Amino acid sequence: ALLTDHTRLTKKSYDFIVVGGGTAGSVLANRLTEQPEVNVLVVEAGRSNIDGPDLDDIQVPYFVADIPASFDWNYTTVPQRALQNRTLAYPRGHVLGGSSSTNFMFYTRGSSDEFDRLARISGDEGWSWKAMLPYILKSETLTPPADDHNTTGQVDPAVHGKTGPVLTSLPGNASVLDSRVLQTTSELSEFPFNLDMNSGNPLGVGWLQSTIGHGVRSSAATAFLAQETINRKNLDVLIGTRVTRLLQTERKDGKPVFLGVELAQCDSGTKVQIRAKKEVILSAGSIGTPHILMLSGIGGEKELTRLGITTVVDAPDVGKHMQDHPWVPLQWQVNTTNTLETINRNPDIFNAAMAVYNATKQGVISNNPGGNQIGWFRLPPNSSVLSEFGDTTAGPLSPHFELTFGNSFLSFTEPVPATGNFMSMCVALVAPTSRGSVQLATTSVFDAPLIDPAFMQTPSDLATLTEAVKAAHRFAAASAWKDFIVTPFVEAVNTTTDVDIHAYITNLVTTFRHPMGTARMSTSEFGSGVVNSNLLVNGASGLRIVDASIFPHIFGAHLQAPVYAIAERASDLIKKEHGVPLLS
Ligand SMILES: Cc1cc2nc3c(=O)[nH]c(=O)nc-3n(C[C@H](O)[C@H](O)[C@H](O)COP(=O)(O)OP(=O)(O)OC[C@H]3O[C@@H](n4cnc5c(N)ncnc54)[C@H](O)[C@@H]3O)c2cc1C
Repeated sequence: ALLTDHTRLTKKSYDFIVVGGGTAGSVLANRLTEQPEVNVLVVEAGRSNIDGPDLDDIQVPYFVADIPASFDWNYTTVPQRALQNRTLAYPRGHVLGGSSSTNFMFYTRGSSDEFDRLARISGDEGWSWKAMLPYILKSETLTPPADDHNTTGQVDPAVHGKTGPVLTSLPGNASVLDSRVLQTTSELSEFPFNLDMNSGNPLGVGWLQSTIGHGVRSSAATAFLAQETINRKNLDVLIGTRVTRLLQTERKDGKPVFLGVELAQCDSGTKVQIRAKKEVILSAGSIGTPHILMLSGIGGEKELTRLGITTVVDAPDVGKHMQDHPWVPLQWQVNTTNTLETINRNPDIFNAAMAVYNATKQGVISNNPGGNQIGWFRLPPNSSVLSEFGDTTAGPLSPHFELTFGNSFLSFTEPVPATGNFMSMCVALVAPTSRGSVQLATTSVFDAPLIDPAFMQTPSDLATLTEAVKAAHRFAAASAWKDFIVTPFVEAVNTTTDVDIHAYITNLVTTFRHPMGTARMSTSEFGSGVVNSNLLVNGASGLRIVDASIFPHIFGAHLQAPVYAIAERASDLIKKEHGVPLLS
């Protein structure tokens, strides 16, 4: 059942309590309750994804860039030292489905190298690409694009799922950029075409796959917590409620056992305690998970003592080593009116597009406004950045940077100009070495923690993103764009020398919203982390973490697909450990 009040909970204790009904938490809720004898409580801080007058804002693909504050945690980072002390908005989904309900819907799995590195450094072959592919496929179904066009040559159906709950699709609305992007891939050998970036080899330019099905966003909530799942008698989903801390229920074999949670709906609200019989599973995301751990006495002793919290498990890696993808926008004014600005500035055109969408779930409103193609690239083998700093990626199939191609003025740091039509590239650093943190500001879960992605703090990050900006300029200099680009947008004009580019980066870098690593796995590379390779918290019993916080290295990918994959495998690990039969 979907509940808004703890007094309606159907049980006093549950086999499993899942903290956070987000991307990973929704998968666990669904998979664990496939067996009727297993009961599960999900506690989600945010709102429902199916109630409210404003649901279009998270369901309609075109609205993705403008998610209202009521669906978000509305975090802000601490001043970013390498970015002239700018603070950055730091969105996270505050709704069932978590960030998968509010993200840009890019569906990218990362490279086989990245999964294989995880297997190698964790000593668990189960995380390898080969072992994870069945889980990746299990979560996904590739669906036809909204306009039902023939997708031959745009995707490899053989590497996609056919029965999974998350729906993916190719762009369903042609863009004025499409032919030019493709022409550039044949014109410039450094930007080759890749039929399917989700095959394990993402390198090159390909058609964007989005978590859109039948013209509507497909989130962890629509996919894994649909009505028939919520209606299961063995599943309670309590929304609008935060887990304030984990409860130590006993000590066993010298370890604290955390088979309970404390809940509240507001800081001054009644605190309620609920017990788990088998496990508490933290899926509160890369910010929420370390926040809750530290408030429960699981963290670095020094930091906990600073706030007067008694250390129960000394785990210095909690909240540390956070990575995220920084990016800068580049825009060019173009000589067509056939860009999204025309729709956005003219209510008649916008309303006509909405009417088409409402009647058919087709047209521009059904499409990801982020663009129709994206690309992943390595620095050239003879790059001086590589010889100076070494390779920061997982291997030869893993990218250093990403370019996305959009037919509008894309930026989170600059206002959209009132006139003119634009194309944009988002230039992202996808194998960064800077590492930040999540730290406690107070002892209440209702106060935001201090979030520091520490963007651009290493020389190699600055050098690599600089090379990526130069690559974007080379892409735009291909003859395919000659009659199309009028001039670079004024801000981007002065990006010719390295010094110019450094200043541009410092002024404009922001987040791709991919924090991870704040409760990372123990590995041969980094030593003892927060969880072991089965995702159980080291030094504790009854407690597991399943979300983006467990990754020791950031993927060269937008993170939702890797999170779906680890949550699918974790569901099986949990079932096996507790003798719950796996569905064939
Ligand atoms: C705006 C935005 C755009 C993005 N774009 C893309 C994209 O295009 N493609 C892509 O692949 N990835 C994208 N990402 C990243 C991707 O969505 C996330 O990496 C992924 O969804 C994280 O999954 P998770 O399970 O770790 O956390 P989440 O999905 O964030 O889930 C955590 C859940 O825990 C809940 N929670 C937190 N604290 C508590 C508490 N104390 N008590 C109860 N509940 C709590 C939260 O409300 C949330 O529902 C984007 C993210 C954002 C925010």
